[in-house]
Amino acid sequence: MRSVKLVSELPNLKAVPCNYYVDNHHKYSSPAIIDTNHDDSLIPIIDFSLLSSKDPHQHSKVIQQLGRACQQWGFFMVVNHGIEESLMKELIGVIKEFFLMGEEDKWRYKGEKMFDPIKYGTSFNYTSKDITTYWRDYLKLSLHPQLHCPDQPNNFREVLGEYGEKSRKVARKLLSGISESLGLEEELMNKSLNLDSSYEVFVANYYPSCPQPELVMGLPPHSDFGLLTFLIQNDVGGLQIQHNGKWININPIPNSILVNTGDHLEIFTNGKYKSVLHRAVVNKMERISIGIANCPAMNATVSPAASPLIQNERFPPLYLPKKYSEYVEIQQTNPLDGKSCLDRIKINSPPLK
Ligand SMILES: O=C(O)CCC(=O)C(=O)O
Ligand SMILES: [Fe+2]
Repeated sequence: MRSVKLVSELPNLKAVPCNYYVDNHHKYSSPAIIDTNHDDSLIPIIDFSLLSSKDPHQHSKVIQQLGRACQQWGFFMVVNHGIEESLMKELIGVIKEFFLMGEEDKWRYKGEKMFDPIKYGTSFNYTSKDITTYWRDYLKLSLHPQLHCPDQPNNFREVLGEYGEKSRKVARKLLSGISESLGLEEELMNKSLNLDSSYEVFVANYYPSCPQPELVMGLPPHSDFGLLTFLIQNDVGGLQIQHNGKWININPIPNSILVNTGDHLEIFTNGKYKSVLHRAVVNKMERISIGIANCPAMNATVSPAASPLIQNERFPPLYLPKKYSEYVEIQQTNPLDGKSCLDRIKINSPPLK
C-alpha cells in the first residue's frame, strides 16, 4: 500500500498514474456541472451565540434560520461558536505533522478491522470494493465515547481532546435547536438516540498537491452518516456540495465551522431534513480537511422520531428502523456512491442487489 502523498512525491511526477483516474460510472460524478452563478455567499450562516439568547425574539429567529438551513441546504456555516481560532489552527498543524511523518510510522496505525478505533489509510477505505483510487490519505479515530489517538505527534491527544470536547458541546446545542425547529421536545433526540454515549468519528483528510487535478477526485459524491458533521480546513478550497442539482464550490469563511446534516438526521426527521451530497476535488495545492461525525450511540436503533409531528397518517414512516452500528457497517463496506446506503433502508424502494 502506498499513500498518495508518496505517489505525489515521486521524482518527476508530471502525470497522474491511471489507477487514480476518476471512473465515470458513479452516477453523480459526471458531468461535473459547476454552478458559477450560485456561489457560496448564499450558504446560510448561523450565529451560534444567539441560540443562548435570553431575548425570546432573537432565540426563535435563530431557531427558524437553523430549521430553514437544514431543510433548504443541509449545509451551513456556524460563526461565534466559541471555539478559539488558535485551537483549530493548532489541530490543523498537528494533523499536517502527522501526515508528514515517515510512511512506516503512519502505516503502523493502519488498523485491521472495520471498527478499529484508529485507522490510517489511503483512498476511501481498505475494505471498500471501489475500483477507483482517490487522491486522499486519511486518518480516522474514534473520538467518543472513548478518545483514541496515535502517540505521535506529541501534543496530538491533548489538542484533539480539547477540540473534541468543545465541538461536542456545540453539536449538542445545535441538535437541541434542530429538535426545537421541528416543534419537538428539546431532549427527544438526546433520549431516543442515547447521545450521552454518542459515537463520534474524527476524520482527517490529506489531499496532496496534484499535477492533473481534473483527472482525479479526492472523495466521490457521498452523504455522511450520523446526525451532523463538523468540517474545518486549511486555507485551500476543494469541497463542493450539490444544491438544486448543481455542484457549488464552498469556501468557508475564516474561523467558521461548516456543518452538514447526515443520513441519520434524515431518518430521524422522516425525510424533512435531508442529508446532502458533497464531494472533494483536489488542486495543485495541498489541502487538509478535518471532519467530526456526530452520531447516535452505536447500540441505538434509529428510526423516524416517535412523535405525531414526525410520523402520522399523512406522513407514514419512510425509513426502516436500523441499529446504528449495522448502518455504519454497510456504509464502510460498500463503494461510496451517492446516497445508496440510505436507499437500502427506504420503505417502498426496490431492493438493491
Ligand atoms: O474534504 C472535504 O472537504 C470533505 C470531506 C468529507 O466529505 C468527509 O470526510 O466525509
Ligand atoms: Fe463527507
